[in-house]
Formats: sequence, C-alpha cells, structure tokens
Amino acid sequence: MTVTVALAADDAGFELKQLIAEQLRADERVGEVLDYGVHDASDDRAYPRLGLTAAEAVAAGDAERGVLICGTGIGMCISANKVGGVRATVAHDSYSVERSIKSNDCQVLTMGSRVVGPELAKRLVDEWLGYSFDPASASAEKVAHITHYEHQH
Ligand SMILES: O=C(CO)[C@H](O)COP(=O)(O)O
Repeated sequence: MTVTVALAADDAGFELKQLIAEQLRADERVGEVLDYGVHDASDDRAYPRLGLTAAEAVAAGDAERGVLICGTGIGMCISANKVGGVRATVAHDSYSVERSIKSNDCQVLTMGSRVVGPELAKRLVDEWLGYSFDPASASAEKVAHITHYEHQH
C-alpha cells in the first residue's frame, strides 16, 4: 500500500521542496506526490496560501501525508494546524519526527529550509515515511482528546 503526499513551500522553501519531491517520487512507498507549489522561486505568495491548500488536501483525504516547507517551518505549521482534522508539527530531529507519528498521529511534517540542511531534511522525510500510528496504542486516547475538543468547538 502506498501513500499520497501533499507538498507545498513558499519561496524560502522552494529549493528544498524540489529535492524532497524528487526523493518522494523515487520512493516506492509513495504512490503520488501532489505538489501545491510554489513552482517557481520567484513566486512570492505568502506561506499560508500554499500551506493551507496542501493541508486542506490532507483534511479532504486527497493525501494521507503532507510536507510543508518555509524558512523556519513555523508559519507552515501554524497554518496547517488551522485546518480541521490536521495535526502538523515542525520537526528537525529524528526523535521528534518519530514521535510526531507514533505519539501524535501527525499527518503533516513541516520544516524550515533556513534551519535544516538538505541532506538531513531528506533523511528525516525518509524516516518519517517509515513510521505509522498504532490506533490501539495508549497514545490513541490522547490524540482522540484533541479530536474531540476540535469537534466540540
Ligand atoms: O519561515 C517563514 C514563516 O514561518 C517564511 O518563509 C518567511 O516568513 P517571514 O519571515 O515573515 O518573511
């Protein structure tokens, strides 16, 4: 079974997004890459416009996962977390990437191109794809609490 991955970046994240897209397209665990832009480094649309669109694709079920890149990863993370049903995290280390899936069932990983180098970013995405959330784990109830809150408000 393969996953569809939604991608987006602003101009600061464009180059790193291209590298991640290339890696994902070559990854046999990935069925499809949905690239929501920017498609050109001169496109200076603000990060929420790109990140919200990609996060909406995840929320709609068009993609199971998302990778969003801006300068720090922070703006993309804040934006994606505004979309109902989406759990996004910024992460630049292996342990956080792992726990974002196993503890938090985050569908969206955000990274900052001004924070992390391209080789580490690619390695983290590779690791990230290898993790899955166990709905029978003790963490599931904790994540369900967040979902419940979201549905109540
Ligand atoms: O990193 C960003 C947002 O978190 C973005 O790439 C740059 O944003 P800015 O510092 O507001 O221009």
